[in-house]
Amino acid sequence: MQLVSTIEELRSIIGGWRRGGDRIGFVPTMGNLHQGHLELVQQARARTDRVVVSIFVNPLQFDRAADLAAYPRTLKQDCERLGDQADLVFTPTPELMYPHGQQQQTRVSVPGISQVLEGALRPGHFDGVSTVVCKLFNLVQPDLACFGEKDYQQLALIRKMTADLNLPVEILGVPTVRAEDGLALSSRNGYLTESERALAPELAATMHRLAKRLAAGERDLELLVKEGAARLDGAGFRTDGIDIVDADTLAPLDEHSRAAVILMAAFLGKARLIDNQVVPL
Ligand SMILES: Nc1ncnc2c1ncn2[C@@H]1O[C@H](COP(=O)(O)OP(=O)(O)OP(=O)(O)O)[C@@H](O)[C@H]1O
Ligand SMILES: CC(C)(CO)[C@@H](O)C(=O)[O-]
Ligand code: BAL
Repeated sequence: MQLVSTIEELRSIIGGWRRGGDRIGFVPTMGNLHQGHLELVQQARARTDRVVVSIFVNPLQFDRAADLAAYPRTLKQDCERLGDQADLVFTPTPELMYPHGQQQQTRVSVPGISQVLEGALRPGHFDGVSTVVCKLFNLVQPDLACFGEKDYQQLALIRKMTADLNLPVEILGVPTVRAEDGLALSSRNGYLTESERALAPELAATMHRLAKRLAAGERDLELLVKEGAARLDGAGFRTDGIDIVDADTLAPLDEHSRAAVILMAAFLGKARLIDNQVVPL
């Protein structure tokens, strides 16, 4: 596995692979790798000849300075975890990605999706994500890129950006990898204290309850959301948002909706946890 931190070297190595006829798979990450990330890498490996992983804590997508400052940076451990599963790890600095500063950076903004739900709770977040992913796609020029379904709205955002800009990249969504007790793996789980970690699976458990009732025909969404939030808050979370929307459009459910998605976001101590579940209707 090659560790690369300049654009020249990145282009030169990937260009050589491409001239040799290799298909390139890409997994963008912010590091602090866990089994969820490794699953994305394995899915890319199974479909392409070379796998590139980027590790970049992207300042443009953080809406809270304290969150950016605290974000775990564990490059040595990440490289050990990846071992030879990745062919190349790209670790740019903010200065390399945004040489004229964040304010002067041309942005990619996906209308609609970037403003609603998680986008409304984290102003500017999704513009930061679409901008950095578009830049990374242009740098790596992958045939396939893998994203986790855990970040459901992010996956929808990337699919729309890729289609709208005619980017020649296939987007693969990968199901959420969970701990045995049901908690979705996430780098931010590391912020949980021991007692918070014991409580954390309640987020997925509450979501499953709501999913069951929705599947059984309950359509009073306001009531479901209210009960879900009360359950979480009663257990010691601070609910940041529960939404039940059309799984394809992220718009309110209507008679044409094929499936709903339940989107959950809640603080537990310092950690903001998210999860989601699709419910066929
Ligand atoms: N449990 C998981 N299962 C599958 N994919 C995941 C999982 N967690 C993260 N991913 C995916 O890995 C990619 C990189 O995500 P990121 O580096 O932000 O990790 P994270 O664990 O989601 O961290 P964060 O706490 O910042 O949300 C994204 O496509 C994300 O959806
Ligand atoms: C896709 C991504 C790597 C862009 O910075 C990030 O949002 C993430 O880790 O999900
Ligand atoms: N995994 C999504 C990136 C973020 O929360 O900033």
